[in-house]
Amino acid sequence: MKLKVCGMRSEENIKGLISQINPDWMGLIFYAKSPRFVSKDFADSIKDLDISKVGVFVNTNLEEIKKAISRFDLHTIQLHGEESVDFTRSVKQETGLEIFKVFSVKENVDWKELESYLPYVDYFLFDTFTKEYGGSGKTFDWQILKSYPFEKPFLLSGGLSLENIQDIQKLQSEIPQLIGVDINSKFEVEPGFKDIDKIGEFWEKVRD
Ligand SMILES: O=C(O)c1ccccc1NCC(=O)[C@H](O)[C@H](O)COP(=O)(O)O
Repeated sequence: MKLKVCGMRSEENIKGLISQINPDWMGLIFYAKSPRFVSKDFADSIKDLDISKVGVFVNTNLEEIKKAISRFDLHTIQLHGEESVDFTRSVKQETGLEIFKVFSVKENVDWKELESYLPYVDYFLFDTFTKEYGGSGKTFDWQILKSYPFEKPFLLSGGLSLENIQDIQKLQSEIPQLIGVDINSKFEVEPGFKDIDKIGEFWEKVRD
């Protein structure tokens, strides 16, 4: 199982995360309406930290993404809005980076809609639908994922916490394409600042 810890914006907190947990990815939010938004001034303090940084973007343009890549030395681009297949293809082709395409789940997922994204995406990420786009702390009906029809690996997100570890483990045993978990607000002391010990407690049980 892989781990992404999302929505960080304190240098010390990120350093603590690296030394105690060393997750596979750490997410930075480039969406100005989020309470976890990172400004460009933050780049210098974390640019050279040894962790794969995921830039999380919501319906932005390629120019903004490219600026963030060079400022923050991003490893992965997470498209968290209603980005089209054409835009996703451009991001993949122009940046050459790893791509997470997010689908926000309400009651159902139309799997056909995801099909044309397959060539340009490294992982899908399923999160709970919210008008704020992410960081809601709410889960969706994970049973929907049992009909996931592709080989493409994906990450589970939305409201993951110490309280639903057993459900995560069950899903993990049932769906081999579920290769990672994405955690955020349920592990926060305040928006953007994580409780590293709590993440440790979670990861101890969820990792393979
Ligand atoms: O976290 C945010 O504030 C956010 C805002 C806008 C778009 C995406 C955002 N987060 C992206 C993530 O990948 C979160 O980890 C994901 O939404 C799950 O968050 P949570 O339900 O709090 O675990």
